[in-house]
Amino acid sequence: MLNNDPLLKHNILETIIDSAYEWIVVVDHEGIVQYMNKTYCEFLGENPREVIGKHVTNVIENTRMHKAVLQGKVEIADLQFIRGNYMIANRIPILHEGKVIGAVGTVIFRDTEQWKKMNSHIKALLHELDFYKKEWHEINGATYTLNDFIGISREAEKIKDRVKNIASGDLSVLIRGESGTGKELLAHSIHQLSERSAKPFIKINCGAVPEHLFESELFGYSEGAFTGAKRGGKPGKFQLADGGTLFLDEIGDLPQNMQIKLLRVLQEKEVEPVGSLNSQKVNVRVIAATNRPLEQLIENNKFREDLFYRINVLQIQIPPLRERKEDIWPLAESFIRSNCRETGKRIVKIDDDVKEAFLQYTWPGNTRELKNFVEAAIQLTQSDQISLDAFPDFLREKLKVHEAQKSLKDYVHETEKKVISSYLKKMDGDIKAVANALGIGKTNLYDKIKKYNI
Ligand SMILES: Nc1ncnc2c1ncn2[C@@H]1O[C@H](COP(=O)(O)OP(=O)(O)OP(=O)(O)O)[C@@H](O)[C@H]1O
Repeated sequence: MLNNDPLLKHNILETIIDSAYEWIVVVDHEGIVQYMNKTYCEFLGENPREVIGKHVTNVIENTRMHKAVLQGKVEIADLQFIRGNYMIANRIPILHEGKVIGAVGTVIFRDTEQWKKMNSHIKALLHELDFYKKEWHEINGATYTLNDFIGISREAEKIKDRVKNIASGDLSVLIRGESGTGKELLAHSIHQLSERSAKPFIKINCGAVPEHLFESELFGYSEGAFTGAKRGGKPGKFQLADGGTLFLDEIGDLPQNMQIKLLRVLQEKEVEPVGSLNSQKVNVRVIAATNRPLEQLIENNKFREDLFYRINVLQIQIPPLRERKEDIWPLAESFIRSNCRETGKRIVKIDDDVKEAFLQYTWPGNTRELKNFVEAAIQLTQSDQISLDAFPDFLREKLKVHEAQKSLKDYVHETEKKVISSYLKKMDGDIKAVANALGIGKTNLYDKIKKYNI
């Protein structure tokens, strides 16, 4: 027979909760963790004593517990992605004298075969859904919007303003920039902001289509145009993009005999499918992109000047990432957030030497390379922290090699950053005092703080 000792009762209750089938968390009215059972802590790699007092969003990823408290509504069987697995979460507000004073969350997940099967079934379904979404976008749409274009540098802000200014209307746009700078992302954004957004966005990579297929890819073909042609013919990218936007990626790689044909279509606004005697009217806005020096190609007679003028009505130039270093951190942080969301990992800290190495590196592959670096580090890190050790050897080498190749400008920037940081610390963040001490204006100081991400 159990006696009435409160400590004994408490211990019994704790044993029951700790061995419960479900994982349990209790938060107060502000979303602060009051209790989390042992098995849940173990799964999250947290210490049961240390989680108490933390805000629940700092402990459990994708949690809605704090919202359950605010809304005071019971949420049952919600699918939640935690640490690479789909869990089933219930959230129940705790009421006291008619007021919500907190919430209990339970998560069902055990390493049973049954759950594994269900989990992989859901994953498979979601992958399938993803696949079809991508297919649909490839056929019919633009995936990115201007909100996806991350950047705080003056150059990035200018680009966003320019996109907003030129998106409406039908004028051709030429987007220029090194590989991986976001040309395609901007092409999508222009389409999304234009009056054509409900119509198709069709892409063709001029560098990837074999020369002999180009004409039929762009303009389609009619039945019987050649051996192996499909019955009823096939529409080309121009016809598919009718009413919408055609994105001609890597336009500098367009074969010369196609350049003249493309020019004619752009002038006459009609296409003639291969093997057909009739031309078809098309209403298409063209956005072209290239990382090649078109002016030089024109000089060398590799690119037609008249086509250049036709596509270069409006131009957007994206500077390489190394020339807008302020964008490196916001971009890296955004990639970390989205990758953690996808993989269920939780990264809470990035070492200063990683940040420094990122700022020093010259990013020849631009934002695409940065994204790949970050994803590799998240994948390989064993903890919730990214240190230089988290990078694969070849990437670490790259980062270090460039450290040794710093230019004078890099050293000047580095020194400026160090001096400003130390003055800000010494003077408790008093901008006016720091600006006076360093003999520069306040605006100038603000600019530098932003630039160096201090
Ligand atoms: N400013 C940005 N904000 C967020 N993501 C970006 C940005 N710039 C580029 N990216 C990402 O970097 C990757 C490469 O971008 P994108 O394909 O648009 O570059 P690109 O200039 O068209 O490259 P390429 O010339 O090699 O075709 C994509 O994953 C894209 O989402």
